[in-house]
Amino acid sequence: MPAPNTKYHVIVNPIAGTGSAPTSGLINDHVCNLLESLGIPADVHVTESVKDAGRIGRDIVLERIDTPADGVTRVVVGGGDGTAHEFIEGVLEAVKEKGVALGKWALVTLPLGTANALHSTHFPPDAAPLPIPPALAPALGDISPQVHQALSSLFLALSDAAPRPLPITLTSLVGRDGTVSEVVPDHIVLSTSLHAAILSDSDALREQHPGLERYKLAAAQNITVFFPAEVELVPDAERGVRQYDPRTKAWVAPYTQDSEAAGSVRLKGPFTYFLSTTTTPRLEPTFVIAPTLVSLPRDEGERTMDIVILRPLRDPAVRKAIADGSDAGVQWAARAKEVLGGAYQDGRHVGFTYGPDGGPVEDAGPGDVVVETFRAAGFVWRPTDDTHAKSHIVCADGSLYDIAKGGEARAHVLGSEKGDRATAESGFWVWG
Ligand SMILES: Nc1ncnc2c1ncn2[C@@H]1O[C@H](COP(=O)(O)OP(=O)(O)OP(=O)(O)O)[C@@H](O)[C@H]1O
Repeated sequence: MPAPNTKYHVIVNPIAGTGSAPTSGLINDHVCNLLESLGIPADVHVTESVKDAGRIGRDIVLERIDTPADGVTRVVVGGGDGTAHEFIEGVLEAVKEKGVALGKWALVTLPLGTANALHSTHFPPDAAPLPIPPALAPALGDISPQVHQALSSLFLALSDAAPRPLPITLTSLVGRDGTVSEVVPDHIVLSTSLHAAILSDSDALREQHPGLERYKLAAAQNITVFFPAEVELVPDAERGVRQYDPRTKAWVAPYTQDSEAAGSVRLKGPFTYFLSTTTTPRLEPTFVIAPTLVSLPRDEGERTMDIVILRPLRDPAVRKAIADGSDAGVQWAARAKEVLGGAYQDGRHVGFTYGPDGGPVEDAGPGDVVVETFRAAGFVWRPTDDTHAKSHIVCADGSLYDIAKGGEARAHVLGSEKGDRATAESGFWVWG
């Protein structure tokens, strides 16, 4: 049990998800009640507007100059992934602004949002419920399975389980002249190409198509698009850049790169899919895009990301379509559906290899690998055609950003660069 004087900050986004937080009783009847019964003080902060979780994060940094006894700032994030994202962004901005040390932040997820990707990664809705710690049972009373699932991260925190690292990726948007216009943090997913373009187009379609069909429409608009760019994968200081080998189901030295310099791996475009993540193998409960995060766990303290890439010109059927003068985008669309369909089969796509003569893909056959899956400390995404607007879009945890013409996006896991001044004891952790 944490020491009784260990304060918790409880952030509540009242409009997240269905907007039911204020009336559901989850905060007052369960979270606050539980903390109070254990003699743990809580500061409840309710967000009042868009981005207000960032303001709360900043305020906590300022207040924290009075550091908690064990150096850990504990925060219950009551909201969805957007609330957690804004909060982390606010903390990092304040730390930079004030020139103070980041320190150690340990988060409890309280899934009041819509997708709640972070919470459901750790507590999938269909998984067996965590046993309720005996010391908490009297204060909890009878709770429904939904409340039980929602409180699971808090149960771990209050039973003194060790939180797991929550690696943050920082993306610098760099202009043609090398100046950085913005540094964007994310804790779930960072993408360009198809994933970013779908989110961008579906935002534009929201008014006409408020329902989920707008994602399908946006996918159809982008599945044939080739995104002109070049990529550099940045090596981890100890481990370099590694690539997944479907035949041995292990990380090996990169084997599909166009060139390599000082450990950096270069890939020429065009690309159709490019997505990195440090925390979640799945974007939806059944869409497992980065299964290696789970099947090949990182070492303790390792600051790397898994990157999933599709490059259409690696497909023999696409090369043939180009040689024949037929529509390569249409040819690719069929392949993309086949490959991404594998993600719905528990992440099978990372094992696909091209079949003979451009036919259907095979599982770990003798042909070339279809999906290029890497583990690296970061990457540089450099669009190579200024007139191709969609290749300039970057999506960080669902928020969209534009790379300036002639510019690039440089992403790295916080703590992997010396300039981060991170120590093994600084950064974000989460109970899950
Ligand atoms: N009081 C408020 N009024 C209006 N908007 C708010 C308020 N508080 C927070 N917000 C905004 O609510 C938005 C949604 O929050 P969040 O992303 O956590 O929920 P969600 O979209 O339902 O869940 P998820 O991201 O998990 O799908 C955020 O963009 C945030 O800026």
